[in-house]
Amino acid sequence: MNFSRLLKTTSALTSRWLCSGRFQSTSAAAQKLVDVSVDSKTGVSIVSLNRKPVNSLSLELFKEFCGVMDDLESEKVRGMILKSSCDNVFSSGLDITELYPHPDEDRFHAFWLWFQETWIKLYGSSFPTVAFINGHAPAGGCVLAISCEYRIMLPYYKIGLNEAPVGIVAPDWVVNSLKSVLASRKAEQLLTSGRLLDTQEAFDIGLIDKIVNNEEEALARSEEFFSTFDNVPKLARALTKQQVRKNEISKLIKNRSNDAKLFLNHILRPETQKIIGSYFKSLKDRKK
Ligand SMILES: CCCC/C=C\CC(=O)SCCNC(=O)CCNC(=O)[C@H](O)C(C)(C)COP(=O)(O)OP(=O)(O)OC[C@H]1O[C@@H](n2cnc3c(N)ncnc32)[C@H](O)[C@@H]1OP(=O)(O)O
Repeated sequence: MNFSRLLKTTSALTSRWLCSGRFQSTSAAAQKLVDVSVDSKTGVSIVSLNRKPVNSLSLELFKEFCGVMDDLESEKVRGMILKSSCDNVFSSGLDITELYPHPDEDRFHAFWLWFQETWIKLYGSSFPTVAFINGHAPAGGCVLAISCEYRIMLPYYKIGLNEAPVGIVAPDWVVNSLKSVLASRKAEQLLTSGRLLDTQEAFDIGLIDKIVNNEEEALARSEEFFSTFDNVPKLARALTKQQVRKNEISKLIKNRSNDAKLFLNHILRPETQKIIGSYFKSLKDRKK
């Protein structure tokens, strides 16, 4: 089966599986967690994460995001810019309350599958993607950014994969996403130390592509990136991108349930719960 068909088939199967669970109802009245608008000048879609106060990534946010990605795929958009509607934070990563204390196993399984689905759709999208990192992007926030093709960041924020200090082990598809941006040695140093980099450091090692001072500049730099594809047939571009990314995606697609089980086993270990618990407490105590 070719890769595009594998992606479509798996998405359909997974959606059926995911929709059969208990965690599918989103109230129509509930506020949107993901906003979409179109830049009238360029025709590019702007997708804004909107889960106040810090865009922590919940099951519901992942589900809504995946729906948006499906719409953008079927509309065959020119490109997408992913940004945040929250002040000073692009995304604070996985919602820690999905991991601690002792998550309900069914909900956690669904949560993790939707996280995988989000990554598959973003990393494997047919259209060009830019992350406009308009705030801090630790952990899962950084995962979203490195799943995009191009990263533009405002100054003085932090980005990185700080899972290890939080007691969390990054799965191989996250490690490999980082290794698709950085050389293996740099990726290993960042992951094992869990150090968060400021914007300038991230630029210096190639984790981000451009530093901008405001949104207007970000839109202009994004447009420069998108216009590099203006003379490339859309289908050829899409299949070429997916060709580059297919090994990682196919590997996860074949191993989704096991990946979820492994992560859950790790999260439920008493020592992991203890580390996440004291980290979460320190986050809360910071403001006291
Ligand atoms: C490796 C791949 C597999 C796993 C992938 C990812 C794992 C993860 O993503 S684990 C999550 C790791 N995230 C973090 O370590 C970031 C934690 N947050 C922060 O450092 C700061 O909140 C941040 C710098 C993002 C923003 O700082 P502030 O603007 O000062 O906001 P506050 O810290 O006051 O936060 C407001 C409010 O939100 C709560 N919060 C923050 N982050 C999370 C989170 N990830 N999950 C749940 N809740 C979070 C924070 O505690 C505050 O709550 P209150 O005190 O009750 O207001």
